[in-house]
Amino acid sequence: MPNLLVSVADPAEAVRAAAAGADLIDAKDPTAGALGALPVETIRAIREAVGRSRTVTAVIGDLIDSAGVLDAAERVAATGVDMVKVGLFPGPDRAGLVAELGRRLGSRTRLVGVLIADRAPDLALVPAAAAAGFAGIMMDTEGKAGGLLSATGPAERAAFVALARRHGLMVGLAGSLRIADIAGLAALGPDLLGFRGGLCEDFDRRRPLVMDRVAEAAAACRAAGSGRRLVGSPPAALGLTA
Ligand SMILES: O=C[C@H](O)COP(=O)(O)O
Repeated sequence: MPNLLVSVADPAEAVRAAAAGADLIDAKDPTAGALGALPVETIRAIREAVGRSRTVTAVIGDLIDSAGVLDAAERVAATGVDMVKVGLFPGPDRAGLVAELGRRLGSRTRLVGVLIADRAPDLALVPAAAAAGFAGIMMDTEGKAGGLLSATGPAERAAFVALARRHGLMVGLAGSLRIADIAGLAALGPDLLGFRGGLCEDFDRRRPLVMDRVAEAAAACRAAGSGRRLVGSPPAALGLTA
């Protein structure tokens, strides 16, 4: 069963998405890019509003410069979210960046690397993330018109999930997913599926979430079989403690 990750823009949306069945609440500014960062005060408010019943994640922004990535990851980790999602956009020495993120932050938070499916993702970063102590790895897209299903083929998605599994990483898929995609993607065995646009008014990720759609997505994930639940802060299924 994939866990349902829903990106939210503010504390009110976070509380409603959790009530509608989201397993992970992902703090993100959907108007500021694929992995747009919210102000740290808003991330903290989301963390507090949701409480300990849900896993809370947050993104750090669509950043490339390694120093900027490290600074932003530090700031977001300090908010007390359960996981910090770091976009691994193409740039110089990504393996070095992953190793440095692990060194600086690995003992303070659970890092999740996000490979950008429509920007020639480097799969060598999957073992690098595992070696650096990351908790997980995801694929998402920068472009939101076609999303993951047009940026990747079925074999590529299956190989990514299998590679992450082999390296002991929690693994997630995202990128303009729709509820109808859940059953097919769940068959690959990811730990989580991430949504924003597919659950929003007019399928526009900048507009508010439609809570009936969040509930429908949660039900589709539950119907898709059994697997480890990542609900709770910290997510006990990862074998990590607070
Ligand atoms: O991490 C999940 C993302 O927020 C997915 O956003 P999207 O469904 O609009 O591509």
